[in-house]
Amino acid sequence: MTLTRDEAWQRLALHPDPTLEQLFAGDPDRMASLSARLELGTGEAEGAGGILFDWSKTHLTDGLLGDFEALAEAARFARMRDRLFAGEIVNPTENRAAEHSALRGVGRAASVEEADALRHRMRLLVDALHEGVLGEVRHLIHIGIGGSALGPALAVDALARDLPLVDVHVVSNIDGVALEEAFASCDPATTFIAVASKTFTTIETMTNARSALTWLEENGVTDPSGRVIALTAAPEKAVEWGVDETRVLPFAESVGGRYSLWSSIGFPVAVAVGWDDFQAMLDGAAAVDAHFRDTDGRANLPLRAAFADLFYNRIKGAQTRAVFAYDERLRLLPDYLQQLEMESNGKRVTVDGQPSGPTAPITWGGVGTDAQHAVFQLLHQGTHLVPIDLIASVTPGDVLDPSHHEILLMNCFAQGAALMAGKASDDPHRSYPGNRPSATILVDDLDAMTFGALIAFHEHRTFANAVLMDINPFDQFGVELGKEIAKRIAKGDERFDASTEALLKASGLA
Ligand SMILES: O=P(O)(O)OC[C@H]1O[C@H](O)[C@H](O)[C@@H](O)[C@@H]1O
Repeated sequence: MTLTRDEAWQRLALHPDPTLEQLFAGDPDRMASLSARLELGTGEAEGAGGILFDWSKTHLTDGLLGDFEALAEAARFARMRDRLFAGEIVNPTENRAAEHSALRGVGRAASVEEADALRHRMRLLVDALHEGVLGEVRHLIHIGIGGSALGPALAVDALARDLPLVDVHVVSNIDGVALEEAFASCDPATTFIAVASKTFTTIETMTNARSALTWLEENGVTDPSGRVIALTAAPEKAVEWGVDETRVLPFAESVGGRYSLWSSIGFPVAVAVGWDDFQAMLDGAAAVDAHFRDTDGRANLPLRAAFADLFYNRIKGAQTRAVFAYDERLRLLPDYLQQLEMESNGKRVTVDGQPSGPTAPITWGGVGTDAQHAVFQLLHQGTHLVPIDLIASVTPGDVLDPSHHEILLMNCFAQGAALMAGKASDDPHRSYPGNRPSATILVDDLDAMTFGALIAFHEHRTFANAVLMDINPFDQFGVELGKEIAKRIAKGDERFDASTEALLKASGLA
């Protein structure tokens, strides 16, 4: 008999509360049963490597997994997932599909075909730029914000460290300091500007784009708009703004901003790493799409990750989750995941508009080992429950003495072990309670393909969390009110609260 959602949650709350040490002591096979490898190489890509996920140092048990599977059934997870991949309306508040997987070749046939055609167009422009058809291009300033910046910034930082084909700068902040920093490292004579905005109306992006054109003009470029490439789901707006149609790279409206790295928003990534690696990134994501679409229950790894997330978030009341990348190349990953997870699932109502239980925890994190010397004190001895993910690559990203990478990895694993085991002491200041959960994600080798897989894993994990919590992960109305008030302030014909008025006055704005 299928349980209702409420019954499934109630059952989950009734489980006993063993410590991690007790769980390991009671089950010698725990590592084998709670970990899994995701192989990315099939067919032509055989040997492409994979990713090991280890949830054995979380409190998940066979029984909990079974009850979470019952919750997934009660939440009609399989049906929602089918609807996602079929390009049906999964974002009812905006009456839209969410077709990011079609950009990777997995999804509704017509959408995949359209994405293929747009990708071909993008490729022609990327190749033209690399071949010098557009003149000498040494620098690309990519201007965008939110989903139009975080993915490109992360991917370029992760994948284009050794001699990028073109030097890419991602600028998001309206604070002119950000743009000036990019200007300082670019030669205007050989700089192109990518204006990335799904809507092509975002004030920060449009203001930065105008200033970039002014900078080109003031520095002797005779046709600054001839240097602009637009990446957008509103191509007509880009043309209206002055971008030549041949340099507008559109993407579908059904691709959400925070899921748009795979569309033309990924243009700077392809420009920096070359087309083959960009395609490999899509292929890695497509392998995860296929896994997520075709695998049921706990064997579905993004779904299993969501089980662990929800266990801590909903059953144990954790208010945050932290991600530590033991890999300098992934230092921007926490920023990226903050938008993906909090903008998707930081909602207070269910799909039907009813009050929900706790939704997305606060995502935070940092890079290992740096974070160990800064925030791990709280993880080991603080009072908050913080489930953490540790992410590392077996193969080093550097070519220095192997001791660098060995120390990096040993520290990563030592932290997971220490958080779990703790250490007793008569001195309360020196005692570690232990029993603190961590999951480890170990990539064979961080390359374009595994990187794409890692990001797609998190996208689907976020979706799975949303389905199990019964919320719509694809809208973001919460970001609108502040924008609206900023506009009303700019208009200048309205009074606000006393505090805001005083601040405006103190800054000379009123
Ligand atoms: O790509 P754009 O239309 O310029 O939007 C940029 C960003 O701004 C919005 O405020 C949303 O919060 C983000 O989801 C979006 O990615």
